[in-house]
Formats: sequence, structure tokens, C-alpha cells
Amino acid sequence: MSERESLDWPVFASASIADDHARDLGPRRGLLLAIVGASGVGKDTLIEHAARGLRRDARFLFARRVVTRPRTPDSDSGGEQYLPMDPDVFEALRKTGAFALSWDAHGLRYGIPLALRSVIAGGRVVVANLSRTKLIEASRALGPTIAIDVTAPKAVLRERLLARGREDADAIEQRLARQVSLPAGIRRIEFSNDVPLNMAAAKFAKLLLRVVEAEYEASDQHQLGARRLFDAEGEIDHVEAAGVEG
Ligand SMILES: Nc1ncnc2c1ncn2[C@@H]1O[C@H](COP(=O)(O)OP(=O)(O)O)[C@@H](O)[C@H]1O
Ligand SMILES: O=P(O)(O)OC[C@H]1O[C@H](OP(=O)(O)OP(=O)(O)O)[C@H](O)[C@@H]1O
Repeated sequence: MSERESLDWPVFASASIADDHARDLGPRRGLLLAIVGASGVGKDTLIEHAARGLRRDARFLFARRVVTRPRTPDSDSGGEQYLPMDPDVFEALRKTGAFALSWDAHGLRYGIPLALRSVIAGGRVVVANLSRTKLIEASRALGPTIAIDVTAPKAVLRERLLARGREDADAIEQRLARQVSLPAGIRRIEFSNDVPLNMAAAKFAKLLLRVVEAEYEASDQHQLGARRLFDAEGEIDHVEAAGVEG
């Protein structure tokens, strides 16, 4: 079974699969790369491109969200590979603690599985499309977290949501009206997705690689006792200064 296939719910919720993912990366600490930003900004598209480009890189695991949206032609042909779930089943699972994080937005419920916690604890980098409201909880529940804040002008978001054609005009306006700011205390890297998709996708994959390399290098130095690179809380504080832009 490939790593991505093994993300199928509920298989990925099993501890044995998570343990399997958590092997062999040595004493490094893992990381959550939370891809956040307004609806239509291109999070899922950038994630899907990066997942294809980095599929052979064992450091990365691209999380599938569970969403209470029935599967659509969009999701079957190149859109986000989410796992559709009936809202009652979602609620039942949420009560059992099966999700590391879950949230409600756009009239839907979203979740990512608890098993991701051991994947990160084992040293891997989990990339997930996440609500901006869940970043603090994410860093508590899952470990070191960096938010990649994808941006584009509102007029571009509207155009993209209309072209995506999944929601009607009213639902699109409601999505555009949603305003959420990023919480303080979360490391954040801004990524502008206001360029043609092929350029954006290449730049995004490069950014993921650079962040991960900077983080692993810092983790290795941490193992060697080079504590001066870390702030008072033991977090590295120089990811942006390490040349991740561009
Ligand atoms: N850089 C880009 N240029 C043009 N279209 C884009 C770009 N990035 C994403 N899109 C398109 O915009 C639409 C919304 O992207 P999507 O990934 O679904 O956004 P989100 O997950 O943030 O809601 C999709 O139809 C996608 O193909
Ligand atoms: O609290 P917010 O930061 O506004 O985020 C709310 C939700 O919307 C985003 O998903 P996306 O835009 O991909 O929604 P969709 O999959 O339903 O299109 C994000 O990943 C959350 O699931």
C-alpha cells in the first residue's frame, strides 16, 4: 500500500499504520505545516501539486481531511482528495476522540485524524489544509506548527471560486465574507498565490522543502546541543531568516 493510499479513513486511524509511518527518521522532531488562507485562495490545489511532486520524499505526509461534503465531480477529478463523511458518522467519530482536530466552517464539518500525532512525533512533516481558528490548538495537539498563509486579492478569490463552480453565487459571497485572522504566537510564512498556477506550484513545493530542511537542520543542531538557535520556549525562531522566501 502506498503512503497516500494508507491515508484512507478509517485505515489511517489505526495505530499500526501510524507507527509504520513513524519509523526510521531518527531522533528528529516532526512538524505540522498548516496550509491556511481564505476559501478559493488555492490551498488544496497547491497541496495536491506538492503531494504529487514530493510523493517519493519520505519526510512528508500529506494529510487528507474528512469533510461532511458529498463527493462531487470536482473531488473525483483532480480536486482535493478528501474523505467524504455523513455528518452523523462524523459526529459519532468526533465524540470518540478520533480527530486530532475538527472544526465547522462554510456549513460543513472538517477533521484530521488523531493518528497524525504519532506521525509527527516520529519525525515526519505533516502538511494539512487547516482552519486558521485551529492553529493554537494544532500546536498543542500535534506539536511544532508553522502556518503557511496563502494569500491572493479578494477579486481573484471570487474569480477562482466562480470558475471552480462548486458553490452557487450566494455561497461564494458567504465564503468571501468570512474573515479570520491568524492568532499571535504561531510562526507564519506568507505565500502569495497571485501568480500563474505552474509558477505557484513550483514555488510552493520549493518552500515546503526549504522549511523542512531548515527545521531538520535546526533539529539536528538541537540534538548536538546548539541551543543558541532556539528561543526561550525551545522553538526555533529563524525560519524566515533562513532564506525560505523566493
Ligand atoms: N495560482 C493559481 N492560478 C489560477 N487558478 C488557481 C491558482 N491556484 C488555484 N487555482 C484555482 O482556484 C480554484 C480554488 O482553488 P482551491 O485549491 O480549491 O482553493 P482552496 O482550497 O483554498 O479553497 C481552483 O479551481 C483552482 O484550480
Ligand atoms: O477558519 P478558516 O481559516 O476560514 O477555514 C475554514 C475552512 O475552510 C478552509 O477550507 P477550504 O477553503 O479548502 O474549504 P473547502 O474545502 O470547503 O473549499 C479551511 O481549510 C477550513 O477547512
